[in-house]
Amino acid sequence: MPDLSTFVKICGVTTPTQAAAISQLGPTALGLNFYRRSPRCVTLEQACEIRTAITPGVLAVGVFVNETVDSMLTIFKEAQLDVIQLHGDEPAHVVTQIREEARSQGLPQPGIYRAFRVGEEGLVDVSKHLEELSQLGFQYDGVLIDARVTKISSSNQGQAGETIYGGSGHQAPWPLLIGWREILRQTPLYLAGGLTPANVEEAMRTVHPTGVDTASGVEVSPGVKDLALCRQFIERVRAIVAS
Ligand SMILES: O=C(O)c1ccccc1NCC(=O)[C@H](O)[C@H](O)COP(=O)(O)O
Repeated sequence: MPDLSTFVKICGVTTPTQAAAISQLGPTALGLNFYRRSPRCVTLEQACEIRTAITPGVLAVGVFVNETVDSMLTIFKEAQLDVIQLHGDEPAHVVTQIREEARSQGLPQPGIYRAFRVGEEGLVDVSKHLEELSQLGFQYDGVLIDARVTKISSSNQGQAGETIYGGSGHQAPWPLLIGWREILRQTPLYLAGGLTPANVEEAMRTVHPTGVDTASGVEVSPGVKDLALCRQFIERVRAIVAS
């Protein structure tokens, strides 16, 4: 089992009130979503207000999907984020651009987490991506493994698959993640995808991640967090780690 400081991220907070209340429950990080198509998306103005409500010591993580480096760094700076979470199809070299651009603007270096949506192929693509990144001389501060979900929509042009980038409520293929340490080595693995207070114990005992992340599993409705579920989730994780 991971140690007592196991990382817990509650993702997709949308109001300062939620952020203040959830911060008090002792998560490691709160996620603020900037993907316009997410029901959890916040504007920069909202993010700045939410940021001030987050208890010092709790990380503020900005979640981005295929956003430009300029836009991510503007939000990082204005909303005083700690971490940029790349949750789209960003290539490895984006990390170089973020690092160089932050340096040239005199900004603190953001932490960078990278989300991968994993299906039945397991960690093969993750491994290739991390190899490319290491050739550039970098590693992520965390890798978040989410579920791969494609929404099939049909039109008169035929059937098309739309990637659901995150917040799907679907589970990643836990058994295929068991050997993650050989691939990620020193990089922490944050397990996401359909985690709830009811299934987080089984997830942790199967995958042994460095930490866990949830969005829809602790909500009343998309973007509206249920404080009781957030408390149960965080307490459950802490109890499992302590056991
Ligand atoms: O939550 C979203 O709406 C979302 C949309 C697009 C990209 C990322 C998104 N969330 C990022 C997260 O880190 C979620 O916690 C993760 O996808 C797991 O979500 P869930 O299955 O709902 O717990």
